[in-house]
Amino acid sequence: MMPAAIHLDRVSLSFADGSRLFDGLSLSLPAGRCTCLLGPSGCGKSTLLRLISGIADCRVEGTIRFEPDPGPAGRCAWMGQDDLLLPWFTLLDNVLLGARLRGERDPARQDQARRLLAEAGLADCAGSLPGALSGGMRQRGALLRTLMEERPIMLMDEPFSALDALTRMRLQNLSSRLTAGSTVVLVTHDVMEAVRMANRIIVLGGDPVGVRSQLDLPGTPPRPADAPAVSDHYGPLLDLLLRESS
Ligand SMILES: Nc1ncnc2c1ncn2[C@@H]1O[C@H](COP(=O)(O)OP(=O)(O)OP(=O)(O)O)[C@@H](O)[C@H]1O
Repeated sequence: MMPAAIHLDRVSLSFADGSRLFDGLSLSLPAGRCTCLLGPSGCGKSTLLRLISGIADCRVEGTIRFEPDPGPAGRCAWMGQDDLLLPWFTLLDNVLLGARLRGERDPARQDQARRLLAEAGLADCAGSLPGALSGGMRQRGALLRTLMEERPIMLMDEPFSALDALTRMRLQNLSSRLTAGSTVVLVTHDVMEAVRMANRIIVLGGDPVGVRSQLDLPGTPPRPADAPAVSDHYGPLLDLLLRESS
């Protein structure tokens, strides 16, 4: 399936309690590329992901357009901030959840899941229940479950936040490789993650929330930490975020 660009055009959003978050927000997320959303806590990054996925519990004006339109539900894979692993399934079965729900019995999927678990350093935990795993292990499991879906649009809300620095870098590389060619929207608080992973970075902020900065980075993610695009943009983005959060 062709990846789609996502365009928000003058989107305004109010919650059921009457509070308003966006007021005429416009932005574009390029097809088949990774866009990272940065911005202070509470500026609406997760809500924006929910809007794109179509599950937001709010009143929306303006338009959200997919180009080309990838068709009905099922086009997005979603990874939220909670891992939502099913406690009665092993980690392997959780990673295979989408395939199980669709009734797929292809042994190749099981091999693929085991391979990903090994790449994520979780080979020894394949048979463990989520309750016996650390937060970081569960988050890696949830990430693999999302990556297994191979959808044209991947929405990921702080997918590496519970990981130590080295595991984080390894999983960023794995994720970048497996989502290449999909339209990825990645919410993060980690500027280094954004400059390594993104083709486009959008910084949200202000009241009402708007686009404070938009940046298209050269080269193919994941970039090494010493790539020129990383060193050129890390400091200025950090400064901008510090100003936005004060
Ligand atoms: N259902 C809701 N009803 C009322 N207000 C809501 C609702 N959902 C979110 N909000 C408010 O909308 C704002 C944006 O929330 P959101 O979770 O999208 O922010 P965020 O940028 O993702 O934050 P963080 O970086 O801390 O995860 C917050 O002020 C939040 O309290």
